Amino acid sequence: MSLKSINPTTTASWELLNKHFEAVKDVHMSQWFAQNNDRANQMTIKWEDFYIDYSKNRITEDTLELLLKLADETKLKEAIDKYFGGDIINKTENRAVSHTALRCPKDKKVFIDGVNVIPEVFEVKKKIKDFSNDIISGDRKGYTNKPFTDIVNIGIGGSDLGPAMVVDALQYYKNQLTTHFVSNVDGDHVNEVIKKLNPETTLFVIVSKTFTTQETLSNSTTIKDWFLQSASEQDIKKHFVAVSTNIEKVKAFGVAEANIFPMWDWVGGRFSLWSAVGLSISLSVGFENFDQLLSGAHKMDEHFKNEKFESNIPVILALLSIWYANFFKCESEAVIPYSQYLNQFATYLQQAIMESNGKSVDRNGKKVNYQTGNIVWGEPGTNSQHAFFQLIHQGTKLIPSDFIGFVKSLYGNKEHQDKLMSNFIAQTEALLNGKSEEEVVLELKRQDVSDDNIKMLTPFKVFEGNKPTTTILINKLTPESLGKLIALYEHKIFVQGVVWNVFSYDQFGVELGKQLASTILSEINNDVTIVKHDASTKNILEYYKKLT
Ligand SMILES: O=P(O)(O)OC[C@H]1O[C@](O)(CO)[C@@H](O)[C@@H]1O
Repeated sequence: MSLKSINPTTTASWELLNKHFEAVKDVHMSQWFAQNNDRANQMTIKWEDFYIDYSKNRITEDTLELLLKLADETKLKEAIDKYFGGDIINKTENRAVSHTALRCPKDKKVFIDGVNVIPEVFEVKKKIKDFSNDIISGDRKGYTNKPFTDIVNIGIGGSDLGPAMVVDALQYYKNQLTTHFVSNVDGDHVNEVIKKLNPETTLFVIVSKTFTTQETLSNSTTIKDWFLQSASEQDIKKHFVAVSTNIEKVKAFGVAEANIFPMWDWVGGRFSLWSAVGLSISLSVGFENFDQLLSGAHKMDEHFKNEKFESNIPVILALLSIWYANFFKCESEAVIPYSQYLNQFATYLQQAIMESNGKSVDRNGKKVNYQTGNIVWGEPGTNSQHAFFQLIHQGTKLIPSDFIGFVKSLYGNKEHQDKLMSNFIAQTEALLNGKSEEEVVLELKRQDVSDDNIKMLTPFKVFEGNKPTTTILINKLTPESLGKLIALYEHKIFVQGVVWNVFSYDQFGVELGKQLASTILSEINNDVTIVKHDASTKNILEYYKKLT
């Protein structure tokens, strides 16, 4: 595999960043605001309905300049052109990475292996549209001739997390259909869902790019067996559809060929919600809203592809993340959406980010000698303020946090929205400025606290501040703005992978556990005698077998 790729730590900018880090690492951000009253404006990007203020980060203009130099030295522009150009950038799987083609307008051309794929993308989109309309309108009915009431998406990983997050996020826009998600092979999970279903009015969407995933095949079989307790084999074609690249295996399962929505190997699972993997989204909110989601993502694609790096949102966010991961040595970063609609957003990002950049071998096959990947986590505000903000404010960890908020609520309750957003704004202010010893003493004195208690309490009530945040403020949560937001993070992941010189689009790390599980399952089923395990695994396996 002849690859010419660059170890970031060998670049001039990396060396300069190391020196620069020593000079700025202990400076309190508030000093930079005091020295430059235009800092906030200079470090804010206004793009369409997005307002991105990254001034509350531990950076100066020099930091930014060096990070942008790093982007240039690691050939980011060339990489972006290959990404959008349909080049085989997923080298280890010999595939293009072209989920962006799924949201292109019809008149665009994207060539993969010499073929313009846009026509077939639009063929599948039409199939999604027609099918969604038939189900939502009640024109397409179940085996007892009743309209459908429930949709069940059966899938896991990228065949679940994206659709589940978007369906939840866009529930304001949903129609009369109720959408359920079955993912884990945990039998109690699928049974809890089945309990809610009427086989006569439920549509099952089996989503599996490979159609070999144990969880999805197990759940689909369990659900099909349950369905056939009330219906007959020929009714399957009314109630089961599938999304996959593996047409033969889908047909073997019993899904009618006309009910198969194809997808492509140049769409990675964790980036596939824009394909027919997003069928449950289209069923839940209607095809028009699904198409708006794609259109928003396309707008972010164009921004990312064409905007100069110093005002390019995914580039700036990615470079900030590298600054914290590789120079401040931050162990994780948080994503805090101030909207309950986005309560699955961090969970969705965990696969997108950690399955992409959780790699320790570079694109030359050499072990890396620097940090890669981000541990990302988070929950909506204001709940997170009552959960883990103590640690972010006064703990020993430095946790760069993205605060995502919306100016307008969807139901228009201004009183609630003002309270929500006052917290959104106040938290980043508190994390920046903290509370000094003087301020604490003054406050305690005002509360008539005794001098002894003031002396005792003060150390516990001081907030250092200097905790970095990026504010992402969006006018309103709509299918389009959600599409922009998701694409923003997809491209952030891409930029990080390029700078870290890793392959972001394979996921070999998920295979070993699956292989060992299949061996242990055979041992549990006594198909084979227990093979050699370490003592711990052997004990656990024998203990389990004894009790089942
Ligand atoms: O869609 P499939 O092929 O069932 O795969 C499900 C998921 O399993 C993985 O291959 C491993 O987690 C993901 O990349 C993928 O999204």
